Amino acid sequence: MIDASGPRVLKGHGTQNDFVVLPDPDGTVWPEARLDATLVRRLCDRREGLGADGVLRVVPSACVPDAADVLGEALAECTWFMDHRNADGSYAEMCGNGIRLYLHVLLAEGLLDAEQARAGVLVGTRGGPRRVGAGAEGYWVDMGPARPLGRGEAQLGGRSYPGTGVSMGNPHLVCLTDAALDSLDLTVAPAVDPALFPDGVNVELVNVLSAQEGPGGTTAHVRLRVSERGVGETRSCGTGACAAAWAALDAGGRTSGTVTVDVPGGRLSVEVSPTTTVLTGPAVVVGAGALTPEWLG
Ligand SMILES: N[C@@H](CCC[C@H](N)C(=O)O)C(=O)O
Repeated sequence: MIDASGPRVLKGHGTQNDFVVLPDPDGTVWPEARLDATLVRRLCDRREGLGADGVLRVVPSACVPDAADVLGEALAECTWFMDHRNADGSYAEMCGNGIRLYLHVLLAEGLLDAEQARAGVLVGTRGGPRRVGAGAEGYWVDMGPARPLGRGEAQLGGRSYPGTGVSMGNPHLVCLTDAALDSLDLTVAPAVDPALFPDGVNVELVNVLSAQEGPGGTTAHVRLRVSERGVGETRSCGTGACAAAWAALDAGGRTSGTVTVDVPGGRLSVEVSPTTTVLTGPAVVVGAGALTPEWLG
């Protein structure tokens, strides 16, 4: 028999942005000293490890030493903290696909009941508290308002793509373009001005397919590909979808609307207003098991 007596581990995704999920219900299983950048990279490695775009540690906020710094007074309301790591081991402030999967895991593991999930709960993140809930259309997360960061450009394949910097808690450069997205080579990350993005940036290349006024307000439809900070190209990025939705509306002089965002891994929906951005989409747990002492070494 395989010795699978190591820590419990889950694998899941949101529109194919995939994560290794590490339950740590009392903060003793994966202290930072154990879950160092090397182990995160090994877990995310698609050959040596389980393979993923990132790691989500499911831990009570009370067990995260610096949670009070990022959550302030909301700490008391944030029972749970989404401790997100990119595949290269770096920390990210926010993850829109990850936090929907996080809520799904809390529900599936019995750490939250269905009524609480329907009403929405505050989850702690390094970008601050975020309200997340379960609805008829999937899981939703209120990201707060998009914050413009100024103009920038991405260099890719010998071409320059002008874009708008947008913070969704984490930094994005959204480049609206008519270029055929399928023809872009994102095996190498687009180059950006490091002075504008000293902590790195996620770059979205976006086609605006339509934008129109209707009886219910503005609706738009965009398609994107993304190169994520700390990962490379991924099949989806939730915060990137929010940033792209905001930028697509802003380019038409609009501040509100409902935007359908097609990503390589599926479809997301984003409600934008001047005061908030709500992302809705699916989350799936693929499997659950345990790490082996053999692999953990
Ligand atoms: N895929 C995520 C974003 C993950 C963090 C990002 N790579 C960063 O470093 O900011 C999402 O769904 O938002």
